[in-house]
Amino acid sequence: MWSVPVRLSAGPRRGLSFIAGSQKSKGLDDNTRRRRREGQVRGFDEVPHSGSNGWINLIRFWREDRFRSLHKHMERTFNTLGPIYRERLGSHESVNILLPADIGEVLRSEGLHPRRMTLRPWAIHRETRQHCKGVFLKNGTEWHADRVLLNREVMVSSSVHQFVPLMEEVAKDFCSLLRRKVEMGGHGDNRRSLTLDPSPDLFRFALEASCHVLYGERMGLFASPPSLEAQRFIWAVEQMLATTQPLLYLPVGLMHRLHTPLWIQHVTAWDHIFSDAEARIQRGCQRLQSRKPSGAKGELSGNQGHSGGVLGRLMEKGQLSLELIKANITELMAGGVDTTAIPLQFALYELARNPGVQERVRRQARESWTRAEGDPVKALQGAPLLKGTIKETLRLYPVGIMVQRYPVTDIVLQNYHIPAGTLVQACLYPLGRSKEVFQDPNRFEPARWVKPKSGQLEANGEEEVRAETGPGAGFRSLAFGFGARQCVGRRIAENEMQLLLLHILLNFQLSAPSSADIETKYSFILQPETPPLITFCLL
Ligand code: HEM
Repeated sequence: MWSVPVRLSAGPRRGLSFIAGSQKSKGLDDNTRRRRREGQVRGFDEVPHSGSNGWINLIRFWREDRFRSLHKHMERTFNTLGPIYRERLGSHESVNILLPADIGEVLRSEGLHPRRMTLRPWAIHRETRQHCKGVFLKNGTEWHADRVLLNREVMVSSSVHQFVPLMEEVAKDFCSLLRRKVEMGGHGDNRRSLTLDPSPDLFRFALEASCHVLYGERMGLFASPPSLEAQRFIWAVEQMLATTQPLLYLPVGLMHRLHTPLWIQHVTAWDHIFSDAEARIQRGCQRLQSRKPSGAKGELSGNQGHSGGVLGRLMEKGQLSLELIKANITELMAGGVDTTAIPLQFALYELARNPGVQERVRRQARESWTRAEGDPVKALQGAPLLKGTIKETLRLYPVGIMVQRYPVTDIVLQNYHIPAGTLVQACLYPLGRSKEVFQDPNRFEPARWVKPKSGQLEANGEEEVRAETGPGAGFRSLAFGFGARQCVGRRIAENEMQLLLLHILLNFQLSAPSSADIETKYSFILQPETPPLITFCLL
């Protein structure tokens, strides 16, 4: 339970406090305005504050290496101050929340063109290299125009289903590679099991699957050794993510002008990512040209279906310029690799240390696979526990630990008046582990996301789990964000991860040499401190 919210210190009236003072309460409804006048709704300055001066706070965070455990810091602060608090780090001030009802309130006030905090290091790189920005970095109507076109290719189910065979091919290759590893290096009866850290192979899987779906070409990462081009790309994405986190809180414009080593590392990584994208887009153009019937303009011959990937579809339609296609595909490629590879590590580990759960998910996956007769889309649809496993993993280990918004109207959260334009952060790590929100939050239970058919639990002799599918459930599973600005790669990520789990569970029994909790660190994304070891035993 939370203790009574205590105001430690309101801090100097700077930053957002000035917004609070200057904004008119025009976004509030009449009833709330009256309650505000009557003192029933408290002012912004009264929101419990986690510390005093933003710069001192920032220095303390650096010195105590607290950014690495920002997720735990948030959890501790909610436990101390209650379900809403303000925090000031350097020049950033945010109001942090975790309750689903409050998050719903923020969603309702996000406006037509929702905004997050701009990733300044990424934006400066684009500006200095004269690359266009994609949806990640754009705002307003510009963002909306690109986003609508991207949604048609990567969010609409019928479009995404066409890409599922491409992902499945990679998932099957991953399992064949793992099978060979077990057979060659395994131990136990007839060399049937092998204990290893699967994270490098999971990164290869995520990269290979993204490349296949986005560009319609394979990278050849399961050939050993992977090409130099692929190794350079993996290095570049990791370097870009690792340098983003510190640059977000430093005066990045100055770092850019002074050519500091951190800034140089960051731009070098992005330069590699862009040059990789350029080479792949060029090859994609050539492939598409070679498929055009001679002399024909516009429409391509035959049904291109999914073979040209998302790139092929966008080029075929011709609604985005080549520069904008490049910007968006590059963002999708860079944004999608670690974000899928890392939850897969956590998911495999949780299945490995929860054999009962693993068996239930496998049983359903197997039955569905048999019924689907080789159709991967049907196989996934018939095995909701696979999706439940992903949701459950992201509940406990949300890759992005917060979803940010600047509400466009004033709102009331926990009876505090929050002026329009305030940075509000929904903190997913503490939300996922909150006893107030989830029954038995430390238990890994994919079934909590699946509504059981009546009588099904008793028939299976299973313990009842409250399904998180009732009213308001939408604001409990938020790892992909929410509303119009939610993750545009969500459907790709969900399908990629579920397909890999499906094929792993059909082929291997998982166990773990240790069942200890995984220590996590935050470095722009939440990841394990040390990648967990998993034992794969051939079935
Ligand atoms: C488990 C995997 C993933 C998670 C948990 C995740 C999470 C998120 C979150 C929380 C956001 C911000 C959403 C918001 O503000 O409401 C986001 C945005 C985004 N994600 Fe993902 N993501 C994942 C995978 C991917 C993949 C595979 C891709 C690319 C194929 C991708 C591309 C993007 C892009 C481009 C945006 C910006 C969208 C916009 O601003 O319109 N993500 N993601």
